[in-house]
Amino acid sequence: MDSKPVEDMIEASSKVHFSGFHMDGLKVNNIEKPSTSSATDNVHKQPFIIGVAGGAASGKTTVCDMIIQQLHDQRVVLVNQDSFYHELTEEELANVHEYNFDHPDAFDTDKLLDSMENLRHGRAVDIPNYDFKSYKKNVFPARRVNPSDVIILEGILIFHDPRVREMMNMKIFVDTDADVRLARRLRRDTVEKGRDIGAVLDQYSKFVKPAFDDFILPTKKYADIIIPRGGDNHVAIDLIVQHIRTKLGQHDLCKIYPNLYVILSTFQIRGMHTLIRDSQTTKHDFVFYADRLIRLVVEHGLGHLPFTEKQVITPTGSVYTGVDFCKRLCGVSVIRSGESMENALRACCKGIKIGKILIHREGEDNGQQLIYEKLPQDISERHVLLLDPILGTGNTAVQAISLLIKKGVPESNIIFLNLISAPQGVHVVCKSFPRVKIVTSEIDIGLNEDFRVIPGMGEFGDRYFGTDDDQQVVPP
Ligand SMILES: Nc1ncnc2c1ncn2[C@@H]1O[C@H](COP(=O)(O)OP(=O)(O)O)[C@@H](O)[C@H]1O
Ligand SMILES: Nc1ccn([C@@H]2O[C@H](COP(=O)(O)O)[C@@H](O)[C@H]2O)c(=O)n1
Ligand SMILES: [Mg+2]
Repeated sequence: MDSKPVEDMIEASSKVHFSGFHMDGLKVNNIEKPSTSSATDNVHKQPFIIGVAGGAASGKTTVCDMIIQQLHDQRVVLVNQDSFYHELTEEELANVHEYNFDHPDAFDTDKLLDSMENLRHGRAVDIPNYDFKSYKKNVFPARRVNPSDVIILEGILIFHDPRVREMMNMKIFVDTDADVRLARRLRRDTVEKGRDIGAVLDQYSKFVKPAFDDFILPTKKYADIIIPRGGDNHVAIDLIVQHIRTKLGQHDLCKIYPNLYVILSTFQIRGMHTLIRDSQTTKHDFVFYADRLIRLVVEHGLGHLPFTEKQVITPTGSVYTGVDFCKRLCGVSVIRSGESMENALRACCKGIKIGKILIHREGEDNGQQLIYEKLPQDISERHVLLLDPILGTGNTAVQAISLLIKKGVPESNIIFLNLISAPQGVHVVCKSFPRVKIVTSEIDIGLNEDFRVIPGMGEFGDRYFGTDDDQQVVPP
C-alpha cells in the first residue's frame, strides 16, 4: 500500500471540516514536515546501516547495545564480524597460539558481504554463532536475522574492506585507551573464555597490539563519529540516536511536543500490541488484550490530573504523606470505538460521569460531521478524559476537542487518551491545542491513502464489538 506524503494528507484532510472550528494558530501549509510515512517507506526498502569499529574490548558491543536499547521502538538488528571468522584447519587448531585472529585475512569477508547484501535487500539470513572457546561455528545453531529498519555491523576490522565500508550510512569508531582495552580483555578472556592469563598476554603482544596499529587504527580516519570512552560517553550515544532517528525520518515527537506522552514501551506492552494488531487474533483475545492496554493508558492519563497533598494515619499509627486525587472529572467517549475505553475508566474512577460524542466520518476526503453529543451539564468545571483508541488524521480529535472548548472546558483540562497515534494526527492536535495532553501507548508509521493508520489495527470498534465481517455470528 502506498503512503501519501504527510503534507498532502494534512492538506487534503483539512479542507472540509477544519472550518468553523478552533484552528487559530494552525498553519496547515507550514506544519513542520514530519515526513514519517514517505521517509519510512524508504527505510523499509533501504535499511540504515551503521558500522561500529574499534580495538578489541574497546566497548563496541556495549555501545551497540546502548544504541539498540534507545532505539527500542525501531526494528534493529546487530551483526557481529566475529560470526564471520574462518574455521580453523586441524593444523591451525593444533597451533592456535600461532594464529592471528586480528588480521583481516582471519575473516570470511565475502560471506559477510553476501549476508549484508541479502539483509539490505530485505531477505532474512542465517548468521553463524562463533564459539570463542572451540574456535568453531557449528557448536551453536545459526541465528536467523530478519531484515530490519536499522542494521548495526560491529567488529574490529569492519572499516578495512572498502566494499563493506561503502555499504554503511554511518561509521562510528570507539576510541578507548590501549591500557583500558588490555585490562578489559584480560578480564574477559580469562573469566568468559576460560583462557590462561599468560596466553592472553602473549597473544596481545604478538598479534593484537601490532594488528591494532597496522590495520585497525588506520581505519579510524573513515569514521564519521569517534566516541571516546565508549559506553561511558552517554552524550555521544544520545546524539547518535537522535541523528539516526532524524535519518529515519522519525523525529521524536515527544521532543517536539511537550504535551505528548507515550507510555514507556516494555516487552509486555509490545506483546499486547502484537496480539491486537494481528489480523488473525480472535475477538475474544482482541478484547482481552485491548482492555489490558486501555487500562494502562487510562492509569497513565489519570497521573496527569492535578492533586493535593494529603496525610493519613496508617494502622501502625504512623503518618503517611500522600496525595489526594482531583475529584472533578468526567470521561467523554467518541462513539463507537471510544466506548470500549469506558469500562477501564469506570474501573479506575468509581462513579465517574461519562459523556458521549458521535462524529460521522464521510466522503473521500475523510471529512467529519458532528452528529450527536451528550455531555455533563457542568463539564466546564471538570477535567475531561477524552476517549478514542485511534488518533489518525486528527480530524475527529479536533472536532471533539473543539466541541469541549466551546462548552467551556479549558484546553489545559483536557487529556486525550488513545492506544495508537499516527504522527499526522499528533501534529494536528498538538499544534492546534498545545495545552491538551495526549497520552498514547504507541506512535505508528503514518496513514495510507484511505487515511487509515498503518500498520494500525484495523477498524477498532468492529473488532472490539465483534461487528467485523469475519466475526458475524449467523443465528441458528
Ligand atoms: N564503559 C565501560 N566500563 C567498564 N567496563 C566496560 C565498559 N564498556 C565495556 N566494558 C566491559 O569491557 C569488556 C569489553 O567490552 P565490549 O563492549 O564487549 O567490547 P568490544 O565489543 O569492543 O570487544 C566487556 O566485558 C564489557 O563488559
Ligand atoms: N577465536 C578467537 C577469535 C577472536 N579472538 C579475539 O577477539 C577479538 C575481537 O573480538 P572483540 O569482541 O573484542 O571485537 C580480537 O582481538 C581477537 O584476537 C580470540 O581471542 N579468539
Ligand atoms: Mg564485541
